[in-house]
Amino acid sequence: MNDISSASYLQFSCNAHTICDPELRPLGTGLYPVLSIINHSCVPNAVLIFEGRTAYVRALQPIGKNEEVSISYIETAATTMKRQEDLKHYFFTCTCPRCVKDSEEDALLEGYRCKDQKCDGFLLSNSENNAYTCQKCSISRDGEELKKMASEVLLLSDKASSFASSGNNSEAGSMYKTVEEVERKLYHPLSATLLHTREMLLKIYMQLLDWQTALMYCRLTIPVYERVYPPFHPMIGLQFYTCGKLEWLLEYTEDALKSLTRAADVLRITHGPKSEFMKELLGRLEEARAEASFRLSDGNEQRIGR
Ligand SMILES: C[S@@+](CC[C@H](N)C(=O)[O-])C[C@H]1O[C@@H](n2cnc3c(N)ncnc32)[C@H](O)[C@@H]1O
Repeated sequence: MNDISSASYLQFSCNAHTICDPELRPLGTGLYPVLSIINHSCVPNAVLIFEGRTAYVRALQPIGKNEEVSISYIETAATTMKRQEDLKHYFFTCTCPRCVKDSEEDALLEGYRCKDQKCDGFLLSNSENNAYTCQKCSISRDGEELKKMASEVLLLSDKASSFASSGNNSEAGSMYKTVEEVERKLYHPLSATLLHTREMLLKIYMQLLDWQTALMYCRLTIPVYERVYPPFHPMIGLQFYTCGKLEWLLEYTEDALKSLTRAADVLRITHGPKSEFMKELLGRLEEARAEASFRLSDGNEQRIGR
């Protein structure tokens, strides 16, 4: 590539946007000159949503008259270090409130869990890294033992990932379950690593049409989403929507009604009340409402999922 074409490529990649479907699955890349003026924040007050090729910037919260509108260029369910790494592609260092805050959130997202399974404290290492101490109850974990468990996780994850990429979902599912079991003993319940394993398990068990297992992993992801995304972020709405659809398939009508209502509350803001996607969701919500009130009036026993 010559200097002019490499400069044009860099300008394009810094200003282009990934066009996604309403469920945020990437479809392609587009250049939208007006939208290219919007800067990034890891705590954005707006989101970019597409309907076909048309892009909409939608506010996630009230935005004051002179307040800057920001969107996120990257996946924000990640530690500060990972987000800064992803933003290198855009040639700037983010100084948003989340990036300049203390390390507690990062210690949760990437950190180890307390030895006491009932404690939700996060661990910080001592200066020699040979022990990690819980900041809530002061119990320490041995650094060597934690490193051994982390290497075991890496080894198992590699195996699981090769099963998944060769299309062997059944073996991939079993292997990722083992990964998740070890990660639960190693990482904080709000850890990003554990979250990504559970997202993978959700995807695999959906493909295997095992709705019950898929629902269990879907539910486990929600507290982490609620911690890392702003309250009206599309990822939260979409995860409640997936939960609601699974609960509906499993005939957990009351639970489905609650999840679909939560999904609609968020996605009405992020996707707009009149979008085709919202119309489909509101249709499902109506169906769940009708079914729930029929069951109630009929005195039928409710089957509520655990
Ligand atoms: C799509 S453009 C955004 C608009 C650009 N600031 C302008 O004035 O045309 C992306 C570029 O803006 C800059 N940028 C975006 N968000 C930023 C932020 N939070 N802090 C500093 N620079 C940022 C970076 O140089 C990035 O490559």
